Amino acid sequence: MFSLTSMPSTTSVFSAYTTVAASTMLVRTVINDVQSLGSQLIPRTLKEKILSRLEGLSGKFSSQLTITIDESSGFSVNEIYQAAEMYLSTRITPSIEQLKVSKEPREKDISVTINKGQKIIDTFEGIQLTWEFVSTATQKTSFDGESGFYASETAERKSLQLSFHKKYMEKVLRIYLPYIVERFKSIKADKKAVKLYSLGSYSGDNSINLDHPSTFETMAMDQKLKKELMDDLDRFLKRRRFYKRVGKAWKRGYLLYGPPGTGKSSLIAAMANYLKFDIYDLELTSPRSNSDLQRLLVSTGNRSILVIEDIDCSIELENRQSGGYKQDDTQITLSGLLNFVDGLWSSCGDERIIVFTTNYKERLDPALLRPGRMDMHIHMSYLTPDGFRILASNYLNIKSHPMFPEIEQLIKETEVTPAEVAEELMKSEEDGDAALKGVVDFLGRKKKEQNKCGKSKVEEEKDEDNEEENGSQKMDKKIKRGGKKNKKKGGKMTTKRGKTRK
Ligand SMILES: Nc1ncnc2c1ncn2[C@@H]1O[C@H](COP(=O)(O)OP(=O)(O)OP(=O)(O)O)[C@@H](O)[C@H]1O
Ligand SMILES: [Mg+2]
Repeated sequence: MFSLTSMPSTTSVFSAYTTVAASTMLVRTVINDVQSLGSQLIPRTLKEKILSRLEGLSGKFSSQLTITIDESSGFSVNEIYQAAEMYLSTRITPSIEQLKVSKEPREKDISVTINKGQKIIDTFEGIQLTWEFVSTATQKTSFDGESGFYASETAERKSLQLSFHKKYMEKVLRIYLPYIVERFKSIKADKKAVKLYSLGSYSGDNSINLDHPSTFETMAMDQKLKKELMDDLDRFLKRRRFYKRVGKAWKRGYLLYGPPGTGKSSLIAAMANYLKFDIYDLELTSPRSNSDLQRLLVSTGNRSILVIEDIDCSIELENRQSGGYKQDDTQITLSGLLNFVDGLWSSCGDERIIVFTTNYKERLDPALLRPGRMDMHIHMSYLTPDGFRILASNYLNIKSHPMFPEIEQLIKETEVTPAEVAEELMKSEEDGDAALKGVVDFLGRKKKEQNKCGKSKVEEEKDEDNEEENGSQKMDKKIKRGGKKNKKKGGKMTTKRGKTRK
């Protein structure tokens, strides 16, 4: 035994190390030899005893510590193994001679791992760490009651061995391995394909990969609002402990409101792509009762966004004023839905987001607008000059153009949705000038139409603000389920002001 604290001279340390290294190698060789002995030559229990003594001996000689990370711990998978396996695939160097590749049907990328017997050297904060992939064949014996014989089968036991100098044990266990698990979580999140589930039927897995190209970058909306929303989402993700401490369900609710074609659905896709959360699109006309609805909601997973579009049209609202209102199971009510979501998510939900959309915020049940119910109300407005610049950059890759001032002036004076302008821009994708000319013509026509109807955009906005303030007085309206009558994109839409919009 020697101790480094006595600070021996460099040569004696070196020779002590070589002696230790040589003895360790010898013991390792013996261990390998014993391991390869078949059970016909040496009984299993004896073999295990010898091996454990030898392991202990090798530990005494060695300055190295080896941690074994098995693929599974009992019945469940060992997350550290999965994390290390994925982490090592990012640490592959040209010295590796054998690799394994695989791909799961739902994943986007191929995953690469090292093969049996291969080693990877990693350095972390000056510590050298050696990873080795080990696979041992184990013999499993089980009694077959029918035949009355013992049957034995060979199973593969996979593990990773991590070796490093003993003095770094604390650092490796407390910093390095947790760091790898964190990396794993973020790599996994990056690779994940966002899925869209339609909640309406129970038959099988009705999900598709959400290949919606919408991202926060491509969203033409108020930049300040966009930043606020992104910050809110980031904060939400970071606050697991806070939610736990105050005993609140870890969830967040957003209400998106605005005219058709202003990007409410696109914003939901952008949120899902940003967070890598799946979307559950709940069609409220499909479940026939509250218990039906509950069954659908129970089937939703964590890290997901539950979406209920056109909330004003798709649900029978509870009339809070009529005191004698009787709620039965066959009627889905907004408060029933909200209470159930609250209850379910407080007991088993983690990282849940709920999004409601509507074209008419003023028609919503006060229950939904009450502070604390929906955490953020997001107004998706008609196109603004800033929004137009984002669309021009998305569709034409043009950042500035002599026609921009004219277009921006027209946008200020006209009620036009991002969807309408996007459609114009798509007409001549190849020819930027022609596309912008098309936008100018379109906006000119639109402005004339709107002027004929009498109201300027400035007046409309004033009206909208007043309506929002007075909105609560109108909220005792009862809207019948399935009443999405006066709103259809592409078709004509009559607003409550009696104005006809395309
Ligand atoms: N703010 C926006 N930024 C970028 N693209 C937009 C925006 N709004 C609309 N678009 C474009 O218009 C299309 C239709 O928009 P979207 O379906 O998101 O509108 P919506 O507000 O959900 O309408 P509805 O109320 O009818 O459901 C989108 O696929 C997108 O291409
Ligand atoms: Mg929509």
